[in-house]
Amino acid sequence: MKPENIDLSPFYKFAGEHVAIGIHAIDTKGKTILYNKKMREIEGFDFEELVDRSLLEMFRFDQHESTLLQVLQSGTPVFNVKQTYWNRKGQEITTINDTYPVLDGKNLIGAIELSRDVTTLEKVIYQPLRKYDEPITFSTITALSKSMKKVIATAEKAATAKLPVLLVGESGTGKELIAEAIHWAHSSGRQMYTLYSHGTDGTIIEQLGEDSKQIGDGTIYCERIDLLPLSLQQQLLEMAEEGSRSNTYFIASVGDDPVELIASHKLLKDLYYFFSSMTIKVEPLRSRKEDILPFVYDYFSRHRMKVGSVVRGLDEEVADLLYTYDWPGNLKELELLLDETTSMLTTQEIVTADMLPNHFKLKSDLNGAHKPEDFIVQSNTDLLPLEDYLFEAEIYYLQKAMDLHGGNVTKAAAALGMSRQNLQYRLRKIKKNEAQT
Ligand SMILES: Nc1ncnc2c1ncn2[C@@H]1O[C@H](COP(=O)(O)OP(=O)(O)OP(=O)(O)O)[C@@H](O)[C@H]1O
Repeated sequence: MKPENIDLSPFYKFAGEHVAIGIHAIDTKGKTILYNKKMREIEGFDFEELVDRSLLEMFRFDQHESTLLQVLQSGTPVFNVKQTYWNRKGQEITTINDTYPVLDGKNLIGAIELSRDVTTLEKVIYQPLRKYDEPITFSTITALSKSMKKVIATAEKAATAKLPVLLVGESGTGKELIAEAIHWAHSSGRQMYTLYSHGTDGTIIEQLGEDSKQIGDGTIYCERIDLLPLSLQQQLLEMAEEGSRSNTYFIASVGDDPVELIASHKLLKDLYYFFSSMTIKVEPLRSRKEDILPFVYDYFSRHRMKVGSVVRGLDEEVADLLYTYDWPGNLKELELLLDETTSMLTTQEIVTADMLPNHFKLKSDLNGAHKPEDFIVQSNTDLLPLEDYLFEAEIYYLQKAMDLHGGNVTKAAAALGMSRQNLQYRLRKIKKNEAQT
């Protein structure tokens, strides 16, 4: 049979499902007609969840916000749009997207988005640009609270005994930093390799297994093993058992209570047993607020040394604000806030409230969050135009939903019965509005 007589559609279908690029296509009404396996992995949605609803329905907002819809309207492709967001499973994802209009002859029949998942790459690239220039030791870690002192004491014991460690804690609580300190304490000079679970496939684990003879008594830190599919967890377990025979030291982390993770089939029991000779729970920052201000002062001292700035403190209002805020993103969120704030400083020594970024003022209580009584219509007050009233109510309600779900957009969106993209859009609109007022 000549090649032109072969029906190629099964081949395209197969390629679409197996290619390492996320594909999302919509028809002219905005309905999803293609949502391949990689895209499902990236965004955490199922095809069925999208197929019945048009994007116009899902994103009931300014259509420019969705590049697919934007391209559908303009008929012009958009290239290299980089996005970082938390997907439906609560994983931080970075993608680079190209979006094209699709034509049948001269007729526009839809639009297609191709997403490259660069999450792991980003982490690997930024790894050498760490905030700490010197090796991480236990003294690098801010630990003024009782719970963090206990964490450090247990971690020191684990390093001495060279027992595998399982670090348990929310994202941004400092698990990787603790893993590095443990590694440094027992094998100074040797390499620590980090296995990032997101986007990891069997070949990376296989490669690590093959390299483990070279790694020798170095360390492999397996970050967020609960995000690995169970089949890869099994492969990791075999690799770890083999590696520990060559004296390789293993540390792992999980984002939630391991017993619950096992019960919900997200963590392999045997893998847990391998790592759990020492289980160290790192509390969220909101439960150890004594660490907030010392971390800020450590950060300022590093900032002065690194970039020669003169920043040395916070005024009372800012100190109170940082102390009362809940820090759903933990020290990572605090560190990002400090990065953003200090990047705007010139000769200022003390950080005052007006120097804080608007988005932080909005989510903390600085602008006076609305209370339920603000929404009661009283005869002695002027009525707001309906649109303003609804917008105020939306701000209040969305912020409460975000607070209730510890700042997790995916969970808050699910509770509000809207898509993650819709909620993210609305939160951005609130921030934009805040910046303009
Ligand atoms: N106790 C601490 N002292 C000093 N710096 C900290 C501390 N905890 C966290 N950090 C800083 O906060 C950032 C986030 O920490 P880290 O990456 O170790 O968190 P994590 O718990 O591993 O997060 P994830 O689960 O998302 O990987 C890092 O840049 C780290 O430098």
